[in-house]
Amino acid sequence: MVFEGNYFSSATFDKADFTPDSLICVDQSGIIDRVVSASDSDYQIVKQAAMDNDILKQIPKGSYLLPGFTDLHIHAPQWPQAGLALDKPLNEWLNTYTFPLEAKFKDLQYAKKVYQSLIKELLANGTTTGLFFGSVHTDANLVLAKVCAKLGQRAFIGKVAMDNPDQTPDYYRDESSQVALEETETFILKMQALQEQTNADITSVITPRFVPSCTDETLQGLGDLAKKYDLPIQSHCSESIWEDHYATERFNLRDAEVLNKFGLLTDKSVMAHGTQLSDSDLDLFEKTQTAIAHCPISNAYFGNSVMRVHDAYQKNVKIGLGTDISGGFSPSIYRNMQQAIMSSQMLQDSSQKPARLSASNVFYLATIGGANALHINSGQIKAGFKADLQIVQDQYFELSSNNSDEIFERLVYHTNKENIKQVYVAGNLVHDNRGEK
Ligand SMILES: O=c1[nH]c(=O)c2nc[nH]c2[nH]1
Repeated sequence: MVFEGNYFSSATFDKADFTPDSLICVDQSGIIDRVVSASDSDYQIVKQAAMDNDILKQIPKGSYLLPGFTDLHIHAPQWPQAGLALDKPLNEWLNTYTFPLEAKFKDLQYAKKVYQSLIKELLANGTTTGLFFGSVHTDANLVLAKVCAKLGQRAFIGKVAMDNPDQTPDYYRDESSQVALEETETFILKMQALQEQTNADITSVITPRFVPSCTDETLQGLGDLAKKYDLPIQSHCSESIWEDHYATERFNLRDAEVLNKFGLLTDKSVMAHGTQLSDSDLDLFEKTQTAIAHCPISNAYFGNSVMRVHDAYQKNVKIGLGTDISGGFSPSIYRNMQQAIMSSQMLQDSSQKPARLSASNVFYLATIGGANALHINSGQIKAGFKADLQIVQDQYFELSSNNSDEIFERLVYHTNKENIKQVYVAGNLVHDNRGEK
């Protein structure tokens, strides 16, 4: 396939490049094998060949090609309660609403219905890769993996491990540390088999829910499994003051230090939130190459402060964006880009250091930041990268300036589901709403 049109892609944290009138050539394996610009001598030849082979896709005037987004933190079973009970503190929200909902995923029919709805919604919002928390149920998590395989989303999925009887309800926990670890290993092996069967881009992820939910044995065993199978790890770290105090009381260590002690901070780890991370925690993240999933909407409810994106970035800590469904109500990374900018302005007002984020900064987080955290060659429109792409319409094109910087800011601030016309994962069309008004 060859796309013809204008595109935006991050060049650096501070700058998104606009490239007009290009041919983006995608090979059979879904990789961008060449970007031909209008000034290249063979532009017309490449275009003509694509037309002759009926593989030219022309992007309409006023629409742009962007890289697909990575959602670095999303609780798949919480989709049915997105936007509910967000006026409660984290602990109450978990115990009163979230654990009872997640417990329902024992029912595989229910799981299938919810997961189909969620993955369609994420694709429709331009999210081409998701890093998912599942539930404790191995089989329901496999349902999620099958749905992602079928609908074509790249997925990193974790069987949630939670076995600490002091912090989890008896109706929703792994029965013991042994069960948590055995089920995690079973999930890893079944995911490997499914991956081989379907050839889908699905990976299992070691997933201790967070330090309070897990016993020491489980935290240690999960660290060992991550090492044994060389897998990504995800959890929550320093999301709230309550979580930080819990770690200090139980271990006399900071939350990040606890995770590190059990081998859970590695170059394949993605820790959600981090609003309470200290400078020394950020140094530890840098040293271990652990990434942060910044979830600005969720943090406004449960985070007790704004995550210091600039400080983390200055310290070379990898960062991307997460919706945190359903700590965050919106499945849209666009919505989270907007909130990241707004929240950063509030941090600026209470901080001596630069804290403001620009549209270019948050676009970098949504694309390159997320892809780097997961070690995937996605998030850029460039030869050698996966063709994870979205075609997005600038709804104010006819009304407003056509300066590329302004178009870019409009896209970041105004794109909604209706303006996302097509989405591709590794060159495969996974969402098409051109027929819709
Ligand atoms: O935002 C959050 N959502 C959750 O499901 C969760 N579990 C532990 N800590 C959490 N934070």
